[in-house]
Amino acid sequence: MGVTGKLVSKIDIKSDGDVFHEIFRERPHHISDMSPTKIQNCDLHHGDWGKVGSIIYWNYTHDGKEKVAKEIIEAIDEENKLVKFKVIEGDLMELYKTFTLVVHVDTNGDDNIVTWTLEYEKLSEDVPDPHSLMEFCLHVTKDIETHHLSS
Ligand SMILES: CC[C@@H](C)C[C@@H](CC)C(C)C
Repeated sequence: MGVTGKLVSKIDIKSDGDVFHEIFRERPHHISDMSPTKIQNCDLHHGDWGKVGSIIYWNYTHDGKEKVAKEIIEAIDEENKLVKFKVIEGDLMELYKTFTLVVHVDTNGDDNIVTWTLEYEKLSEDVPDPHSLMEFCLHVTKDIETHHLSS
């Protein structure tokens, strides 16, 4: 069935890769300062920031509409600069049965490659693949980079 899918996109950032990873691991609530038109808020609903099993709640604006996403931090790999978010509630759950986002940073010298992996199972075959959400993640990535290059 064509209902499961996976999108992978890589993007180069000039700002510090360790800092970028640490933001998504420890302080996603700071992203609203860096990308205010896309991310309005990120609250901690359960557990502690930066811990697997903690639950965070995003208010974000995508495709011109205000949306929410409740996510559980499913995996953290500090060594490999990886964080995995599993969406458990919110607008995405109206279209997808399951939805996870993995943000991974590869640092090679001055190069920092951010890889976004979106894995999902659609609720029906006519649900589109989340290309515009992938664009959203890439734009948030660039906003975070810009914030660090200008500060
Ligand atoms: C579910 C869409 C947004 C809220 C995902 C966030 C990363 C998990 C956003 C900061 C790209």
